[in-house]
Amino acid sequence: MTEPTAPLWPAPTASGPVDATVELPGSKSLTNRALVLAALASGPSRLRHPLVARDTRLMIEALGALGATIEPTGDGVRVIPAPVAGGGFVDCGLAGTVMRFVPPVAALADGDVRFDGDPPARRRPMSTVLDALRSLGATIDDDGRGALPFTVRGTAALPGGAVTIDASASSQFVSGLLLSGARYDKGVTLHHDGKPVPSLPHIDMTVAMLRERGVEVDDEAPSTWRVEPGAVRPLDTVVEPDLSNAAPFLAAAVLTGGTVRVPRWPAATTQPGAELRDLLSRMGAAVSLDDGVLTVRGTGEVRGLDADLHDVGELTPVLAALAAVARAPSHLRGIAHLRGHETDRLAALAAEINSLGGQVEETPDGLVIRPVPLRGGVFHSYADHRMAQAGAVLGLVVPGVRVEDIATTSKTLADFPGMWSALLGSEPAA
Ligand SMILES: O=C(O)C1=C[C@@H](OP(=O)(O)O)[C@@H](O)[C@H](O)C1
Ligand SMILES: C=C(OP(=O)(O)O)C(=O)O
Repeated sequence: MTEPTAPLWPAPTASGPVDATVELPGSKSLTNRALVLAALASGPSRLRHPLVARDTRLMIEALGALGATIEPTGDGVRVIPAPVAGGGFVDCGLAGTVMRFVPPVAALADGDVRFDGDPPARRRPMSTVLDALRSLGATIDDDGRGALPFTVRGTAALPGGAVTIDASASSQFVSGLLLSGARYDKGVTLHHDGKPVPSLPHIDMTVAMLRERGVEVDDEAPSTWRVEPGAVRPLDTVVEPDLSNAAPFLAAAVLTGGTVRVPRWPAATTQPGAELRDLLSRMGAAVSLDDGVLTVRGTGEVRGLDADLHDVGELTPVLAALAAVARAPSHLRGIAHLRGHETDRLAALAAEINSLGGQVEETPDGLVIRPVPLRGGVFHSYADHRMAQAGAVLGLVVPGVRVEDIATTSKTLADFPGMWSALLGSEPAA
């Protein structure tokens, strides 16, 4: 990419150690699963402290197009389910959770449901979901590429049953089919055959949320998940803060030798962001969790990191930014599947850090990052919220970084620039 296509945001440089408490909104992954399950449930549900950002708005609109009523309450939303309705259109934006979780719901609709998304969404892997739904009894029309756009031709019920898929490109293929599986006539038995499935904590999250709602799930056998047919119980639930979105703020503490506190950090969770505690301490931070508040203190030293991020791939962009300004080289491994995320994140990180003078090398399944002095310049976002966050992190210590399209962070945070300014104790950049 050569020319920026969106406004440039001058990333603020830290004038000293940050010292801040950052209240994070709800988790994208928990919110969108809770919305889907509420729309499929046998009665009204409530979500308290859900994420309100582009991905969750798209999910609310999608489920609304399929007949559910989702109304605001004081602290979140109330979801009133209805028989899944055909005739609608689902805009997936660039949300993996919408494009992989909603088609299995639409397979239950009493008519056609059309799906499309942002131009880059048409490049994200989808054929596994479409083929699996077909072998479970659905009819889906696409243009032969096995990607967005497509139309699910619902007939008000789906036989379901057993299906084998290759979910090595995304755990969301598994999660999507499991979330709707209890509503299929025979439930669903999903077997994975292929290279290891990434982001397993996200599948554990799906299984745990199904069980919380009374759905019987058997995940004892390796690479196999069985969801029994039955009702999904409604639930009144509080959404945990988004721990993956804590990454840039905690990284700021590490980089500036400052302190960042995140309240409501869960003691136990299926969110992969929980791994930040271990990963950041391996990079030199002092990390503690007391009375539900996570505190990360930078010690002035940023160590290199040799880590397999297969389970926690969405943390990669921010960790790569930290690694680029660490004291020693890093090797981030096990993340080939990031090439199918919002953009090819391995290529994008290498290109953008290198355009600031860095030395990042792509490997087939990761990145080798050698820290060298960086200079200012344009950091492209590729419509990827976490690329934009990575640019902001680098800008803390590299003067003159300008992040293209910082607004793309609204995918999972309503006001990242405002939160970043508050972190640094400054006014938002124009
Ligand atoms: O199910 C989910 O909520 C997610 C699963 C992961 O996807 P992949 O398995 O495609 O990495 C993760 O990266 C994404 O941000 C959210
Ligand atoms: C991969 C990500 O998103 P999505 O849910 O769109 O797959 C992400 O948020 O890092």
